[in-house]
Amino acid sequence: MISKILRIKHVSIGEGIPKIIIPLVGQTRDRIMQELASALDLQPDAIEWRLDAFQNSNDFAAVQEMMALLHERLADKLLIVTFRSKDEGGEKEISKADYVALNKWIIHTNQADFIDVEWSAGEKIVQELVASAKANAVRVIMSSHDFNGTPDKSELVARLRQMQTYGADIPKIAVMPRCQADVLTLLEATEEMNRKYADRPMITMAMGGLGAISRLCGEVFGSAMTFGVGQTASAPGQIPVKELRQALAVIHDRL
Ligand SMILES: O=C1C[C@@](O)(C(=O)O)C[C@@H](O)[C@@H]1O
Repeated sequence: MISKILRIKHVSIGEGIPKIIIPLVGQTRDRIMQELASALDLQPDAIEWRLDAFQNSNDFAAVQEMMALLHERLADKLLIVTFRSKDEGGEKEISKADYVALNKWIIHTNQADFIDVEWSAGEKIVQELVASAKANAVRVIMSSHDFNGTPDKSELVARLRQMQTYGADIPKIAVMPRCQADVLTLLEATEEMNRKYADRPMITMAMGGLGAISRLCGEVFGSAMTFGVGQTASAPGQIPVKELRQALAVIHDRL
């Protein structure tokens, strides 16, 4: 049985206060390093490098150089590397073949703690990347984004369960709520998944202003990590890290 707590370096994901991830969305090396410096001042648990925002994301040598720089500066913080495709809210289009090649390159640098693999890439690609990551001791956050709405609770739970079946270390779902009830749907799916099926940590959120509450209450319903803003948000509804940390503590202290 896989534990619901995932321990990597000194971080216990799935235990206590949800862990804070700060995304880096700069286009250039200098901008990314500047974002990193101010992000580290905020003492997150993890950094997400949004590789799709990097202007040289198709140049493997440049990507490798960035990985080495990030790795060196991060010390004990976890590094998540994400190429978010255009369809799921990212900056760039990418072919399936390039998506696989780029993620395998990241895996082989041996400097990422996690890669993000999009569930929508389909079973074959997802399983290929999971196998490659596992063989190299890299973990997989498997993600799914609905920028246009919120699927039913049963669909959300089914997706999270399928991600577990596909070997995700951390299943993740982000939806766009159109009304308050959609936020409740996301939270209900999280609660049901956590209570009935989850055998590992997961991450869920409703995006946008309506969904911001879902970025705060993960410890109550079962979302183990939350994305907060360092210098620039990577998705709508993210909360600046200082406020986020305070709100997480308010909830934690009462549980
Ligand atoms: O998948 C996610 C979640 C996210 O979309 C959010 O809504 O916080 C932000 C992205 O950077 C990250 O890759």
